[in-house]
Amino acid sequence: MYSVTPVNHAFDDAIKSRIHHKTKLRGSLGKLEEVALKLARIQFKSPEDKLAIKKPVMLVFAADHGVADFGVSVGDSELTSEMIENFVKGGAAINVFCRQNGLELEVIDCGTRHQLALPQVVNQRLGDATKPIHQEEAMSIETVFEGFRMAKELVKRHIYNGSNMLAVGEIGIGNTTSASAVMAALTGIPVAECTGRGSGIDEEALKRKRMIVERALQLHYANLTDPVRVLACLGGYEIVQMTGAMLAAAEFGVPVVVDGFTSSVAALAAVKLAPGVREYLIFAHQSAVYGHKQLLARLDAHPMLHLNLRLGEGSGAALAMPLLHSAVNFYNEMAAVDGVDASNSNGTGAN
Ligand SMILES: Cc1cc2ncn([C@H]3O[C@H](COP(=O)(O)O)[C@@H](O)[C@H]3O)c2cc1C
Ligand SMILES: O=C(O)c1cccnc1
Repeated sequence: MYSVTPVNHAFDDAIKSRIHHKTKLRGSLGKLEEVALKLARIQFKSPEDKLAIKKPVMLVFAADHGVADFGVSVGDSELTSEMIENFVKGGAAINVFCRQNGLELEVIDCGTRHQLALPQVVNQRLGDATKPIHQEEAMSIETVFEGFRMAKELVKRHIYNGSNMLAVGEIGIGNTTSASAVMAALTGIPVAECTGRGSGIDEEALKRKRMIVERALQLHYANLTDPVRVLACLGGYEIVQMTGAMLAAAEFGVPVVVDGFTSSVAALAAVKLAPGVREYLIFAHQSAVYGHKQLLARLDAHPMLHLNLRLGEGSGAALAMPLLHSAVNFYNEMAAVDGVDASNSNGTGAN
């Protein structure tokens, strides 16, 4: 049902050999070498090909959450739309980093409470806000599939327009409550370990947030049997569409740069639905949000950056972009040393 284009491992030896023949110490470019290999597996039709990043796009998925009315965030739902206005005006952190690092930014309204009449925002609304997850199902199963369908159309449009790299981010007051619940349901990790301070709530609000996530898991216990049901019971419209975007990107053979905690939860859902998606995901950073470290470990992800970011919006993914360009450029442009024994190419660093 979820078709993923398998990445190509046939040139692995040739690509590794090329990396190890560069004029550098063996393994010395660390994670940049891993990224180059990963991109080559996705992009190469022949071992002589060069890597390329073309028209990278940052997709910021926005939505509101019924659970935001229950004191789980520093803000209320109006802030989601205020931030969207900020994105359109170009004044948010994500605007600055996208401008700086050559990413096109597109904002997608997946279902906000205060709909804005802004032509710059893509309308993929699945509703006004999800239902409070500790009281009822966030959305129907049909809505999850509708979200996947919409996300796929969006991804297809960008790929047909020439993009070969996507990044995902999000905005949605209350969405780390939903994301924590989805993480707990998909991993079995205790709620307290999946639930942190999100936008920066105090101790009392954190206790409340954990109780709400606990209650949501108890309420839906019998229905949390597969990732789609988990998303329907506990998810958010933006989380669903991020999951759908990653599934679609893997189907079309394009990598996705994943941002922080909430985006990584969507990545986990996508990987649970179609394990082959994992080879298309590049994890940008480990956020300061409690739970992200464990989540990344579950995904066997070793992100490039540890900057103590805790923003979301796609900020960490945008900040990782220059490193992705460096991975591509070292692979394409560095000179090769003659006479190095390629059979030793699995070595990891001289020291
Ligand atoms: C002004 C403001 C700007 C943001 N930009 C990203 N987030 C981040 O915080 C929210 C998730 O945290 P929580 O679950 O605690 O609400 C999301 O909107 C996320 O993108 C923001 C949050 C706020 C308040
Ligand atoms: O890491 C994240 O993605 C994050 C952190 C805080 C708030 N919202 C998102």
